[in-house]
Amino acid sequence: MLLLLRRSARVELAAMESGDFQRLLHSAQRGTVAARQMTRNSLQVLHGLVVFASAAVVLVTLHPVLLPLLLAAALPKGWGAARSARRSYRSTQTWLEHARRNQVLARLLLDRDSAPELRVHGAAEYLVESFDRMSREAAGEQARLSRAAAGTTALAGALAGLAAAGVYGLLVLLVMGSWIPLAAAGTAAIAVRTATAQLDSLVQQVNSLYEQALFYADLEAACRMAGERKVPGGGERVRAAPAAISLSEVSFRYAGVREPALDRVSLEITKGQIVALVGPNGAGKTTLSRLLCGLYTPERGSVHWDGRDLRTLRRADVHERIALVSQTFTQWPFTARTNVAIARPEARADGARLRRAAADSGFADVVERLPRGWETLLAPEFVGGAELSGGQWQRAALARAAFRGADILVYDEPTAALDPQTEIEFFDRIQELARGGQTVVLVTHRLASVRHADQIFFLDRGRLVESGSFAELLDHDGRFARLYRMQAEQYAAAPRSRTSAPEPPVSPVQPGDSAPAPAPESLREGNRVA
Ligand SMILES: Nc1ncnc2c1ncn2[C@@H]1O[C@H](COP(=O)(O)OP(=O)(O)OP(=O)(O)O)[C@@H](O)[C@H]1O
Repeated sequence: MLLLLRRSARVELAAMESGDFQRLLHSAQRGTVAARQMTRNSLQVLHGLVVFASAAVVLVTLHPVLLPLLLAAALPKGWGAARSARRSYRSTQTWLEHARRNQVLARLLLDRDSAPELRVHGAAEYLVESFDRMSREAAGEQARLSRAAAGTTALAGALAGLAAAGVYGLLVLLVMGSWIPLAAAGTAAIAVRTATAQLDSLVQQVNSLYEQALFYADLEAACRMAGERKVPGGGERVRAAPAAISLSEVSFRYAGVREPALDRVSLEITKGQIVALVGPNGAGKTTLSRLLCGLYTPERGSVHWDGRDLRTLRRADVHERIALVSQTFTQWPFTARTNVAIARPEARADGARLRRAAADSGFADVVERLPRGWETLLAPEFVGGAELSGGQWQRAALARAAFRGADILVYDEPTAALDPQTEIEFFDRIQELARGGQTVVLVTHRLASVRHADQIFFLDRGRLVESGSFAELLDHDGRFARLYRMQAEQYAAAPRSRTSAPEPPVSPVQPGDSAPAPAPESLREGNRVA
């Protein structure tokens, strides 16, 4: 298990995200249990074999012809057991996805995160019914397997019975033909009985052992595949922060998806810049940010750090230079301290670095209010665990990136849950970081917040469609400018009374304006409209 966990943690992200690998990992986890059971079963099989072999020796001593007959008696049961084991394994493999889905349904019903929506939307009944239907389908498959196993066992038993009758018949013939004395025949009969009685449990043990071996083979396959798809360990060393990161005609496609997530994108980012990636949902912003970090490898084109292809660089060195706040950042079920310090596990987590990271991200205020401060467990699913709000969790994620203190900071929607003041402080802070030489890559939908970016890249359907500074893009009056105006108007427009006459239209932001349009008089005078 340890090997599987270690290797899985090192596989390329694209492999980790693939359904096939996830499926194999699931099956491999059964393999880890099987590996433990195999040791116990092997001992029992060994014991059974010793008893069986002793009986066989007795029979060979009495008359050599008795041995093949005994083996003939053993064969049908062995065949039946192997057949049932194979059938059961195949069924488990076929039904694996079904079982995984059912586990997901059960988890959703028991999970605290999905609990509010389940209740308000009344979705629980739908999930329970789906779970029940799928459980019944699985039970049906179990019944089918049991019936098939019973048929195989009956057939194997009948064949074994015939073979045993043959052995006893032969014994009678041997006695009648005076090839062996009656006493020896009696001994042979006892030996045959002992051997066939042992055979039943031996067959059961071998059956389990065989099935366990098949799951164990999956464990080995998963470890092997994880080894094959692991992030390469070697490569050129990266000893300093890159002065320039460039993408040259980069295309990238997720496994099993026809449309490319990125299509021939070329751009350059220089050290100490704030770069914003903007564009509609699914445009490829997150994908692009991950390619910059070496988390994905381009299908075509290349990513260069200071002119060196990222593929040729030592990946651990590349990642060493990066701090990442993902859109779906992890809420680690650990203490507040570990939640921050996990970004750099080798660093001391009790000094100025921790306090600075917390202060820079607004997480210090959160920690102050926690019942046990930094030692509070942030996992309400455990006894004594505390829960944070969405924005407080986001501050924790920002504190992690600050604690890591890397040269390149990648923030994917970092302020979506922050209150306005914390958001403003965050954007002030990233300007400071850029002035200090850190490169900031910001993925965001808040177009007003990218006004201080040195470069803005506007993506749509995987293509880079516009780029420039904030002022340049407004001057250009293209997609970015239109979307920016739309957002700005949301702030500028006064809420309309349902009864009063319609408000006059709000004057749009002129190209080159760097602030949202001013609020109309009605708002500025505090007239909030009844
Ligand atoms: N792991 C994945 N496997 C398959 N397809 C993916 C995966 N991640 C993203 N995609 C697809 O790639 C495209 C680009 O996704 P990406 O997350 O880069 O967009 P985005 O611009 O960051 O979107 P958003 O603004 O909604 O966060 C989308 O069509 C998405 O469905």
